[in-house]
Amino acid sequence: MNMDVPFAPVVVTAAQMQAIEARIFSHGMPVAALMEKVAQRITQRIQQRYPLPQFPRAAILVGPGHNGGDALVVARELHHRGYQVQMHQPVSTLKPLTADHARYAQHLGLSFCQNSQDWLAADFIVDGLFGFGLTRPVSGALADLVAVINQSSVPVVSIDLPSGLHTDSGAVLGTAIAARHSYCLGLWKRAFFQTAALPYLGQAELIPFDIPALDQAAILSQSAPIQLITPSLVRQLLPWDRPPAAHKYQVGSLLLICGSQQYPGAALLCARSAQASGVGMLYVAVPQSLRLWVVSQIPEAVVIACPETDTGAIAALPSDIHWERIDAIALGPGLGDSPIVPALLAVDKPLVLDADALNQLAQMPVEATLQARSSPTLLTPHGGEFKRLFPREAERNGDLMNCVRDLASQLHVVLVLKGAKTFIAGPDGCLWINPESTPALARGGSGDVLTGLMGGLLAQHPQPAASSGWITQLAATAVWWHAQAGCFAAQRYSQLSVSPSLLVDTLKDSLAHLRLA
Ligand SMILES: NC(=O)C1=CN([C@@H]2O[C@H](COP(=O)(O)OP(=O)(O)OC[C@H]3O[C@@H](n4cnc5c(N)ncnc54)[C@H](OP(=O)(O)O)[C@@H]3O)[C@@H](O)[C@H]2O)[C@@H](O)CC1
Ligand SMILES: Nc1ncnc2c1ncn2[C@@H]1O[C@H](COP(=O)(O)OP(=O)(O)O)[C@@H](O)[C@H]1O
Ligand SMILES: [K+]
Repeated sequence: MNMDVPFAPVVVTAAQMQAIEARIFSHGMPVAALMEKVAQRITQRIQQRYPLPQFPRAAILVGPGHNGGDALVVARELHHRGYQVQMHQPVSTLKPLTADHARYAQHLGLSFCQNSQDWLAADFIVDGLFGFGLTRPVSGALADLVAVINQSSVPVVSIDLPSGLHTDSGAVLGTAIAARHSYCLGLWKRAFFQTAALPYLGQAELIPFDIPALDQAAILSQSAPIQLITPSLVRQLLPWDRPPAAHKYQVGSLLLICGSQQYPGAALLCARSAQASGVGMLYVAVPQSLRLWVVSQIPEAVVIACPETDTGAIAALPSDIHWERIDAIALGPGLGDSPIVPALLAVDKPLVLDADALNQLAQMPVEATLQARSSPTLLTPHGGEFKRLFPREAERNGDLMNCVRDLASQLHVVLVLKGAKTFIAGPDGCLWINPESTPALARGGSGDVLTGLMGGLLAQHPQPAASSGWITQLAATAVWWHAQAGCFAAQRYSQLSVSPSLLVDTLKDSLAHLRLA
């Protein structure tokens, strides 16, 4: 298998973007030429989205900086293409290049509208108020203007990002424009993958402007990259083709330890999804009272009946488990208050920890326990579990991307922080982001499906711990596959229909789609 990471889009901070831009300018690219180039591309995109015959009236919001400069070039170009353009410039002092464009717009006879209500009588708005130069909260008359725009039903196209969002944290600085479309310029900024920003971004799109690879590398190679998971990465990592003479013990044996009388369904969802991952042998350890039921629901699995506690959780694992046959373990979904977690953490096998296993780990000395492990460890907390595991870090560090990255390298684990945008960080400091998902997955049990899938993929690739970067990518592959199945099911039926059971059934469809694409 080729272990090279295929090209993946990077995600940058405002400082990195500014440093790349500064490098390009220092090598002779004129600032005005870059603005012109970018704005031409934005104009083209706007024309496609808002064709002249149906959307003849454009309202352009012009800010004081180069975001406003971009907007003025877009205004000029839309004017030349026949749109009726009205501009509104709420801040009087402009940066020199922006002021030049404003002067030329006036020379062309484009009108600046003082009254924002008149200006709002348009078919669409272009938001060029602030881009990555926003340094402090939007307040006063500007905040009122943003409120009026948001209350109107006129669709907004935001240049670079919706004005009012912090480019890195995605936090709303005072107030922010809720866009219909956001055209991110050059490279993806972090805000596009931050939960706080999601309600404002609308449909997000990247408008590239041919950044030289050398300049990008010169700035970004100074730290481990943040990258987006792509179909080509996933395609490369999935175990599509089995050796012709493969037998079941050579293509991954997964031991799933899950379920309790209180949460039997979690065990089943997890097991069915592990099965869908293609794993050769699936062992499912459950409390003995669940055994017959699990067997009847998933006949392919070898169900291991475990003695149980008074509360119906697994009390211990039977002594006759063939550990030598197990390639990976997934522990946690529906486990309840089973006392077996500390013993499992000491087993020298690749291990996925989720749900109750994480809650129990949170009661232990987390750092010492994880650092003592010799095999790869993958943690898949949602936001609540993450806070329980790492209360100090979650509270202290406003930037979750950095926080997840630091924790993964410090603890030498793969850390998967699940959410609307899931972050996957590895011991090498690399961070992967799943760019596409669906709120249809916000449903009890979808996480159990992810655990089974991740465990199944891990079992099919029992690689040495040395290739930790690759295990991170495998976790990213599971996250991607899971989310794609959600998108696929939501598209085929509706967001309301994506039960975790349907999600499991759709894993094969999204995979077939990926293979044929
Ligand atoms: N490399 C690229 O990607 C390219 C980038 N390009 C474009 O440049 C944009 C960045 O331009 P930019 O640096 O001029 O900053 P921008 O966002 O326009 O605003 C800064 C202005 O706002 C002001 N200001 C700040 N906060 C404020 C507040 N709360 N309330 C009021 N004022 C506030 C601040 O004033 P000051 O803080 O100095 O008082 C300053 O005047 C970028 O997003 C993209 O659109 C393209 O043209 C080419 C390729
Ligand atoms: N708004 C959302 N958009 C996209 N994915 C989501 C959203 N909400 C939840 N998810 C995904 O759904 C799954 C939920 O997992 P989890 O909270 O552990 O559920 P459970 O414990 O009930 O199985 C995660 O993979 C998460 O990334
Ligand atoms: K903007």
